[in-house]
Amino acid sequence: MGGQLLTKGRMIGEGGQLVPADVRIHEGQIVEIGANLPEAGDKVIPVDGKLIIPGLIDLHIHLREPGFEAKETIATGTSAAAKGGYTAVACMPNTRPVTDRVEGVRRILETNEREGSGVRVLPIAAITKTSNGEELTDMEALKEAGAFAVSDDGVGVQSPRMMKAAMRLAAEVDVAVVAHCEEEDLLVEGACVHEGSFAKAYDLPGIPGESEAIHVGRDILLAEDTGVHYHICHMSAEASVRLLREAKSRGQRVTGEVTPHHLLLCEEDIPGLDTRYKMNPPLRRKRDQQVLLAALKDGTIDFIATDHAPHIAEEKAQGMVNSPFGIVGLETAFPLLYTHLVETGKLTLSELVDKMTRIPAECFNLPWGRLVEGAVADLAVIDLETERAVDPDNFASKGRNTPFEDWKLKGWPTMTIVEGRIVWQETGVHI
Ligand SMILES: NC(=O)N[C@@H](CC(=O)O)C(=O)O
Ligand SMILES: [Zn+2]
Ligand SMILES: [Zn+2]
Repeated sequence: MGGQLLTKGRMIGEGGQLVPADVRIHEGQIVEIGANLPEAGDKVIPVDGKLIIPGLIDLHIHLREPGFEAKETIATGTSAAAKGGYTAVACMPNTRPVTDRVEGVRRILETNEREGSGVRVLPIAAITKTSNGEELTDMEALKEAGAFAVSDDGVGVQSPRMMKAAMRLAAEVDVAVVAHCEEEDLLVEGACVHEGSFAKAYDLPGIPGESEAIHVGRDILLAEDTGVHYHICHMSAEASVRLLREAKSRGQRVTGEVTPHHLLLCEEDIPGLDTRYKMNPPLRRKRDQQVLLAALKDGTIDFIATDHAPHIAEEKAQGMVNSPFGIVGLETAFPLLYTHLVETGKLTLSELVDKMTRIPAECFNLPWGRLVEGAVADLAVIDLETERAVDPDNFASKGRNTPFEDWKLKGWPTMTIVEGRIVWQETGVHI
């Protein structure tokens, strides 16, 4: 059986420079990488100077199915992932019902098999039943059924006693605890943006940075003796970074992620009472934004995750206090970060790609994220030249809630390949 040959592409070379590359795929594996490879009976897929990278990996998204299919489904969410250059995504359990039982994990995997775009889906199961913080889930059975990690994302685990028990159990069954860090005792009714200049200017109740950092510090202490892999979701506050850095310097098994929006925006960028800028954690001070980028660059924060959180327009039209938190991210992440971090010289292309592929894979022992001979052929092809504006009407996601509408970006994916199979391809037509 013949394979496929991606021809006339470019890849990131050893020293970070772009080098010509053809990639030969056979039975779902990368079997050969080099310049001007012979066709050898393979199906030729010309990529004309575009960049070939490992498929992007997003370990924090919301697919909304079951229960909130008006916001997103496994079909639409994984199509958005494919279109964004992602080949693997991990979905959070805050669905209806919450993914707190083996049936829930199996159902996500089966639905993706049947209806998904071809992108790999890694279901994250809950830490506590219904994520209400009161009773631990059967993590062993959930892992056995295919759960990738455990998280109560959407809310923080409020009780330190419960979190400690969760970490003990997770360490025992060898599953990572992925934490949404938020101390509710520090929140006021209706808190919707960072407790800072924007909240003050618009007289809105604010969410302080300490509500995140206090959980980060607490959890690092609780995790210390358990040996659990503790991972911090959507890091947004300077103090959280400081605590993560200190834990890592002692060799603790702690990792962290940051979103594109926390890297590119801060409270000063919120143009007014526009709920497309409402997400949890909120956009914080310029200083926090700068610290997050520096921490990502120096490796303190390990990788980038979008926290893709689709909501319907009617829900987002309920005003700053009453609308739900969250913005979509899968279809804009790479172009946003390429244009605003790589083209501006803040990150190298190689750093950006690593933090969206190899590093998340390594943090969680996943077998993907590398463009080398012998690796699984999970790939994305990226157009680094064509500039195009973000148009939510063209999203494959049902969610249109993005603050990045009309941003002119380069670095758009044109093809996504999972295990040698093209799961999405740019048609060149834009309405
Ligand atoms: N991030 C968000 O603003 N919203 C997420 C919940 C979460 O990630 O905590 C959602 O499920 O909508
Ligand atoms: Zn969260
Ligand atoms: Zn989330």
